[in-house]
Amino acid sequence: MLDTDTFTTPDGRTIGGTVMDLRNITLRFGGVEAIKDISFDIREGEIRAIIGPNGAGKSSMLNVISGFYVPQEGEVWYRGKPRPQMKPYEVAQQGIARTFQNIALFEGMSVLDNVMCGRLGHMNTNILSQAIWWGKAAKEETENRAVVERVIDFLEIQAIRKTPVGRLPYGLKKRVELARALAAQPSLLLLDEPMAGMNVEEKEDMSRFILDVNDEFGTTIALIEHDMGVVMDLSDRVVVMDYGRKIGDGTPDEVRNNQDVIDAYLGVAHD
Ligand SMILES: Nc1ncnc2c1ncn2[C@@H]1O[C@H](COP(=O)(O)OP(=O)(O)OP(=O)(O)O)[C@@H](O)[C@H]1O
Repeated sequence: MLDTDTFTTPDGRTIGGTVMDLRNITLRFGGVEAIKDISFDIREGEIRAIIGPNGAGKSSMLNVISGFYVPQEGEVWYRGKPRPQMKPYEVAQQGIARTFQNIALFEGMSVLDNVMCGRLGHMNTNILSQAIWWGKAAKEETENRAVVERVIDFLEIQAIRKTPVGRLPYGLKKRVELARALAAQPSLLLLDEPMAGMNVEEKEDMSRFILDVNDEFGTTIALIEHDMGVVMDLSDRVVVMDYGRKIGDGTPDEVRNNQDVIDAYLGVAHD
């Protein structure tokens, strides 16, 4: 049974029922068990962080959530159904979009064109129908353009819309990547280390944008992040991984006071 109850967080935010339920997930690469029998859920409207020391299995877990990796054991339930193996475009059609740890943009293309790429999954007309029914294609183009312009305004990147991405500083590239993911109008947004490599000011901007996306569009967000201050400020609930296992799961306060988590971060030896 999936939990459909809503609850209110300590800071007064309402979190909905389960969107994704990860059940007893085990993922192996040859002899390496990157994820060992982990279960947790992601609920409608929340910001859910996955944290843990290097090599804990966070990226592997994000790739399971995104459908890129299929675990050898366990099930991923998405919106009330077990999710079969999917191609990347099918994941996008299910309303899931992501950003990457190492920025994955087309450096020679403008910001606008990169963000337009986020609409590819929403383009239904093919070349033939564009040729015989130009009106439909034109309408679709106008709609896609309107969504992209809204995202560009929202993330305050109007001034660089024509600039080739390769010329932008790192923090802005990360913001363009977020824009491209948002252009897909996802209901579940996955962020892989959104603050990595940023200075303090860039991190503050990115934190504000993540909170605004969640607040204004109601987008559910799952993220991996190394900066503990950022994670604790942004997240409603945090899963903590260590050596492929889940060692903590709860509100930032619960996780902060969890002895296993404290030990993992202090590097206490395992039995
Ligand atoms: N494609 C792969 N092939 C083989 N082993 C892998 C692969 N991806 C991850 N691993 C191994 O799985 C384990 C977990 O790696 P993962 O990248 O998921 O951890 P992480 O918590 O994201 O680490 P980091 O914080 O350093 O990015 C590591 O031992 C890693 O070497």
